[in-house]
Amino acid sequence: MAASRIISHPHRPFSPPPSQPHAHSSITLNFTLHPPKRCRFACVLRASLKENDLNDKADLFALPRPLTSTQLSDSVSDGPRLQVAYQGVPGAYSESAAQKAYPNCEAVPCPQFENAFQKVERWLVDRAVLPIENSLGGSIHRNYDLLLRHRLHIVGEVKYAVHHCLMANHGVKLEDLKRVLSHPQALSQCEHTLTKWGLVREAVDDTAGAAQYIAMHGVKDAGAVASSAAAKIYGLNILAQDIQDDCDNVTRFLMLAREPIIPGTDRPFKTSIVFSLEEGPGILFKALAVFALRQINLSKIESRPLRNMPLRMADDNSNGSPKYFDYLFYVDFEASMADPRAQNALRHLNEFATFLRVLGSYPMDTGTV
Ligand SMILES: O=C(O)C(=O)C[C@]1(C(=O)O)C=C[C@@H](O)C=C1
Repeated sequence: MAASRIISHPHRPFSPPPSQPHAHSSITLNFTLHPPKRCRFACVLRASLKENDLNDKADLFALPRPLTSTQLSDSVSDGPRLQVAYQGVPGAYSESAAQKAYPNCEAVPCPQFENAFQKVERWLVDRAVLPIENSLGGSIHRNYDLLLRHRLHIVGEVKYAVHHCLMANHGVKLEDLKRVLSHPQALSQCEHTLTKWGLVREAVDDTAGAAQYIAMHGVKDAGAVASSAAAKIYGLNILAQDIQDDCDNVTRFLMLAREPIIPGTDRPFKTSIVFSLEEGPGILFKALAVFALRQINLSKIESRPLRNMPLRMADDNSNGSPKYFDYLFYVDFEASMADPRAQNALRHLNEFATFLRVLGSYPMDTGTV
């Protein structure tokens, strides 16, 4: 087997999984970065490590402990309220998702996704809740990239039904509108309706931020696409409700923490990983087969450019021009890291993956949306 490159926690050495499942099995929730065989991956990994050097040092003095499943939806009963960072301003869907994930939490607004990651890393808040994909608009790529760049662990997921409203200042009618402001995802989820109305789209950082802007500046020729909660908070008039292109408009959010949770087998778990592969015919097929062979269902696959080294040289390329695009593959599979099938699948994948990291093993959101 190749040197271990399964990554999840920066400080403790990777320990091979026990052959028997074990309540507190922490297989890939630890990792060591052994010198990778291929230099270019070492460079990529080192670059990403540098960004987190400061956090590494801070962590050395206070190694976090894994969370238990019962701590997951912790509204800490006696202690202080859990603080949960989200991107946007009050009234954003992410705020509602944070409240759904952690019912008694104090939701903490952040201007950008990156700030939410940083707030958790710097111990300013306990968790972050961030959108990762939407049933109409697809993946939120920025958060895939940030999951890799930062060292947080996915500790849960929550699905949230998104109902968009078109809103404007009081006295403004639909016919008066020329423009509509919102988050790009929200605009894309209402594509058909906005086209029908002939409104020019303007992208802003979050839906509720659009509503806030319209209200604060008394804008008369533009509306906002946001939640009914945002209309209420910023005193706007709802001109149309449920304007998304499909009534089933669901966004999946991830809950992130400094500590991983102890994976269980008492309920359905999901595991999220990211890996890269060598170039070659059928190599992705081979990678996905490690799950198929063990009857493990995949629920999501996403590829993203390998940012520090986006182009790969062909082996036989003598003139030095790059030939291939290089990718990272993000896969969610339906098994817990405490399940030997998952451990074996990752051990198998690790034999030929050029990089592999476990982003988290967490209970699936099987509830109603
Ligand atoms: O702008 C918001 O209200 C958000 O919470 C962000 C966001 C997203 O990034 O996808 C979340 C849910 C909706 O899909 C639209 C926007």
